Amino acid sequence: MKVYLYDTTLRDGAQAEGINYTVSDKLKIARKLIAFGIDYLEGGWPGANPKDLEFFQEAKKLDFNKTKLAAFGSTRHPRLKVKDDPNLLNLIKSEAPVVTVFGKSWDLHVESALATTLENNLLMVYETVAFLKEVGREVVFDAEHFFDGFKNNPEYALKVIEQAARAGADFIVLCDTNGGSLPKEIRAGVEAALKIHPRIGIHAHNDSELAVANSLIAVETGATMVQGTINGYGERCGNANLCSVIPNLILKMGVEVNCQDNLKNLTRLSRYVSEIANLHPNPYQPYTGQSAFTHKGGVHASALLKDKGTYEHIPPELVGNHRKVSISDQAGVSNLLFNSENLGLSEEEVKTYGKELVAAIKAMEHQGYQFEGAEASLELLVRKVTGKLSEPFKIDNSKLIIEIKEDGRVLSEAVVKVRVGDTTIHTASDGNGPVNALDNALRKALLEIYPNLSELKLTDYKVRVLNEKAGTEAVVRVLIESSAGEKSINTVGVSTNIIEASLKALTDSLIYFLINNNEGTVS
Ligand SMILES: CC(=O)SCCNC(=O)CCNC(=O)[C@H](O)C(C)(C)COP(=O)(O)OP(=O)(O)OC[C@H]1O[C@@H](n2cnc3c(N)ncnc32)[C@H](O)[C@@H]1OP(=O)(O)O
Ligand SMILES: CC(=O)C(=O)O
Repeated sequence: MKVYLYDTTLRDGAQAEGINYTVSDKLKIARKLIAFGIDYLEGGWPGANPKDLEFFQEAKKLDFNKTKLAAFGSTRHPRLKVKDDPNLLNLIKSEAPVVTVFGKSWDLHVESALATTLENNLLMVYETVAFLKEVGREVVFDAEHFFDGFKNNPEYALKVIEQAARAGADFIVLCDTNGGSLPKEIRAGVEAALKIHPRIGIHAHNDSELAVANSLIAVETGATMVQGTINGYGERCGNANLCSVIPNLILKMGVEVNCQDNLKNLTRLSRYVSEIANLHPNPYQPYTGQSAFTHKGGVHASALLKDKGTYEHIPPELVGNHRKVSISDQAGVSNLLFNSENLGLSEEEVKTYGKELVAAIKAMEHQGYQFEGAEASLELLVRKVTGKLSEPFKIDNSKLIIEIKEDGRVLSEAVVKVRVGDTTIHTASDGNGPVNALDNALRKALLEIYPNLSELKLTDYKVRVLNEKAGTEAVVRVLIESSAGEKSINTVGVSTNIIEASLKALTDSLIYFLINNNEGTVS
């Protein structure tokens, strides 16, 4: 069975709170979706806003390859003739080869939201679809609130889609607009609709977290179009997430879809769309999330070393994702073995030092350290425990002076005494805060001996209070990200004193950089 994928990232996705694409954003996403081989690409509602009108103008320059561009809008206004309805005229003017119109199929909506008669709504559906067919468009009829309508007044809901079918709709898409239906209700609705039209689609919202399940059961029942969005973006809780729907259809249900050869590009597509939407990618998103194939528990890592299938439902490469085994207080020696190459450990060293290392990690995480996301500090700990840490400098002494002026200005100055081999360097520096002053003074001292340290830049500084109840005596965790060229260095420090925690994270980043970039010169 073949199923067509209809993407509405640029229309329903743009209805998500927090998303506001520019025309250029929409064109960028469109290009990626076309390259991915999506069957239908809904570009927006021309006429609803100038941006969408412009998008359809600009989209004329795109090479759509096999993807069909769809323009979205509603059935005619209850009191207008189709040929006078600006909404419908804009849909035609967009020149999109596919027009998708939504029409009411829940009697409650007809009478309350549309404020018209049930009879007039049937006419609106018939006339709209027929009008668009007459001008040669492929027409998708989105039966809005179909499942709620089918529950409340099944006879009327079916009459609505009968009108669309009679008028020549190419696809009738049943919408779970409020996202409140259960899979068994979807099945019943699709079964009934298939008696009216052979080409039924599903558009499921995620308010009950069932959008993907509801889309799959619709396909199992005979639906041949699935509407959804990349990353599930959409009105309220979003739409069926195509990043889950697509691999489930291909890998779990053996359904044929046109983009199947591009499945390995799915993770990249998902991250690209979140980047353009200016939203953090959800790390826990199934299939494409950063944690979707990250294993933390020691028991899991141990089994994975023996057989990858023990804790993975699919090989991550199939969707372009990758496997990771993290190291934390949930780890055992197996987690270290898995990462031995990255940690610079031989199998022999893991056998010798594994238990000691795991115990050190667990003890430090108990104090508040977190090594997931602080890989450089972890590497230094590994070097220390295995006797392979040659520290490039030692801080003999450091002093911080914080002066609060009469006018309220706060001045910070740091003085440090650093030893590199037999040389002692004494420096002072001010800064726009105590941590910055310390950083400046330390670098000033070390730059004399390690000039390439100038490549290392501090790019992120995060503080997290670990036991909020202790107020100003609380333990804090400082995470620092520094970068040297393309590579980022992540370190951590923990203390009840924020300066001490910062200094620990800061020195870890300097030590890590120096030992990885000055082999042979480090004392
Ligand atoms: C289920 C869905 O997600 S459908 C897509 C929803 N998306 C959007 O609403 C985003 C884009 N929408 C918009 O920009 C605006 O709502 C517009 C331009 C479409 C309309 O704006 P306005 O004319 O100011 O109307 P407003 O938004 O206040 O109300 C919607 C109108 O559409 C009517 N309407 C709703 N559904 C339908 C339908 N299927 N067929 C015809 N008219 C409809 C409503 O009855 C209401 O008409 P009224 O103003 O005569 O009462
Ligand atoms: C058409 C649509 O977006 C809906 O019914 O949810």
